[in-house]
Amino acid sequence: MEKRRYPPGKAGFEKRRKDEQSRPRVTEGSPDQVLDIEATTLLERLRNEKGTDARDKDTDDLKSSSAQTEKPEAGTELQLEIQELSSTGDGLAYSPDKDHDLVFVVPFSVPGDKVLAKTDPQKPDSHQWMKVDFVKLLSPSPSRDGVTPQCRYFGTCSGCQLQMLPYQEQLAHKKTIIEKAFKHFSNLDPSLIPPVEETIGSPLQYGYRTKITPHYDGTHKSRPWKEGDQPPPFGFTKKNVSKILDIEQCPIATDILNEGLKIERKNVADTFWKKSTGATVLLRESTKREVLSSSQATKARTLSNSKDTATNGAALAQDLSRLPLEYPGSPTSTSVSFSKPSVPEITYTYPSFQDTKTYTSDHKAFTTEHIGPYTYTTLANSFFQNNNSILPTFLSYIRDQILPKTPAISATGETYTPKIKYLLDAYCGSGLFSIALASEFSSVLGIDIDALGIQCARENATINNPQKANGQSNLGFIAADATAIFEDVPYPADQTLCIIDPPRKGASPDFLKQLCAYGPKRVVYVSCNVHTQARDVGMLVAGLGGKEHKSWRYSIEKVGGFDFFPQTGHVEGVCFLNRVEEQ
Ligand SMILES: C[S@@+](CC[C@H](N)C(=O)[O-])C[C@H]1O[C@@H](n2cnc3c(N)ncnc32)[C@H](O)[C@@H]1O
Repeated sequence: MEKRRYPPGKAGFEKRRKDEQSRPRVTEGSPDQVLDIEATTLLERLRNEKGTDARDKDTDDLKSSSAQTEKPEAGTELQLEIQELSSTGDGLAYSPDKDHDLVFVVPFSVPGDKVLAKTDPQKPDSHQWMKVDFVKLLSPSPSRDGVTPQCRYFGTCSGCQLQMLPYQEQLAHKKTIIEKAFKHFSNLDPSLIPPVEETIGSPLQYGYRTKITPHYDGTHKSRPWKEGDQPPPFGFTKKNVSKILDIEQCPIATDILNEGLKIERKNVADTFWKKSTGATVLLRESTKREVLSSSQATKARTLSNSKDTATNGAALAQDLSRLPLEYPGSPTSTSVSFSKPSVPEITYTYPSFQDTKTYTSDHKAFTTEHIGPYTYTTLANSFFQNNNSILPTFLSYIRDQILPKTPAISATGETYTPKIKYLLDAYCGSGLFSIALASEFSSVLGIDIDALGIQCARENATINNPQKANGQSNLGFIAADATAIFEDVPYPADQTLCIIDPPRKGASPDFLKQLCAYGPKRVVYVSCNVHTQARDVGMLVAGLGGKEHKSWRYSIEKVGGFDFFPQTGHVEGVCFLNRVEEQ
């Protein structure tokens, strides 16, 4: 029998709700909440190791004991040794000798580093932790050996904090982020959480991001800008300071976005003084893919590194649907050209196809992405995954895992293989999963609150033409809040798989409650915030709802991560769940 921290049904739901209400009000799954938990856990461990009387105290006692802790004054320099890398990507250090019984949060550091850090009164802090400035590295951790961060803004920009770690260590760290998320946020007994899978890496570790949003601040009305003024910094936010860092080049962005950044920087420099307000500029990549006929492919190979390869479009064959769902590897040649002075294009030639990349800064423009055989058109400002290089591996993995491989045991104890014929794609965006997985199901229904995203999903269903034998598409899409999918589900729950891929805040309690009431046979939960994912998965495993309506519970089959965001502290979590049949 599975052990649970909360009893099933209404009593458990009420107890969990009361517990959650009694917690301090911080945004769930936010970096500061994650720091609170990880700093408290580290303090508890270190105090126990020191043999203090903290051994028998629970977390709340620790919080109140550290509330009396004196914090060092502003501008104090501290020599610290980093103990742990937090899930926020910061080093955590403890300095008990100085009477500061708290954790110092040091950016740009890794376990084993000895650093000089400095306190700053403007940095946020809490009872358990205090953010400090990194001043200099006194002695590096062996983890840093042989790694040079590729970004010239490393150490100032808030973006890519893990650049000093070898890629394999970044992946290992991301596995621990998922482990800690399930430990601290799921409220589940550890026996209910399977060992977390190894994180699957990204083929591109730099130059992968297909969307960036640099910004600049406005000026005060009393000091209006005038023509000829120095342009304000245009780039990304500095680490731990609400100021913008001027950025000329972003090494995690794709090459075409870096070409675009030069153009957008010039536009900002030419026009900023006309208004007093700041602005955020969107740069999103778009790709035109053409399959090469065999003679063109031979010609393209011999024209390696020649600009001519970009102009062979007219004679190219067009059957994209035969391309394999895999990362194509490095191009055989690359060429940069300008169709107009301010419209850059980069053409990448592969053995069997050619990609021409452009970018747009127009929110209302349509952009196109190709993932193996699939073509997705999306509004530039609507959601689409930002790392195209990992998507073929990711979609293949999901396709291989969605249908149950092992037989299930029915309520009467018989073994059988569930027949899953239907897919509900909740938070479907422009149809990434629906379209790539349509061939596995008799019928697919996607839902998203972004009406324009749904318009694109319908268009994408037509472009990719996943027709059934009778000539009817098996894909349907609804523009509405995700809970609406349960109003009148056209599929029997026993034969349905539900994919959930909500925004960072996770699924709404109402959505989870209705999901448990409907009870699809299998659930795949994908998320860019593994903390809210762990919280929501915990609820599905515990079971929601009360006596008034039936509620199914789930067990976790598998959980792991994909590195959609190399060099950063983020990871995409994927969790497979099966309905528990003992009702
Ligand atoms: C992380 S994206 C996933 C999109 C899609 N699955 C993909 O991978 O391209 C989250 C999506 O949730 C949608 N969304 C946000 N709140 C929603 C809600 N209350 N109901 C339905 N969709 C919502 C957003 O519009 C966005 O498309």
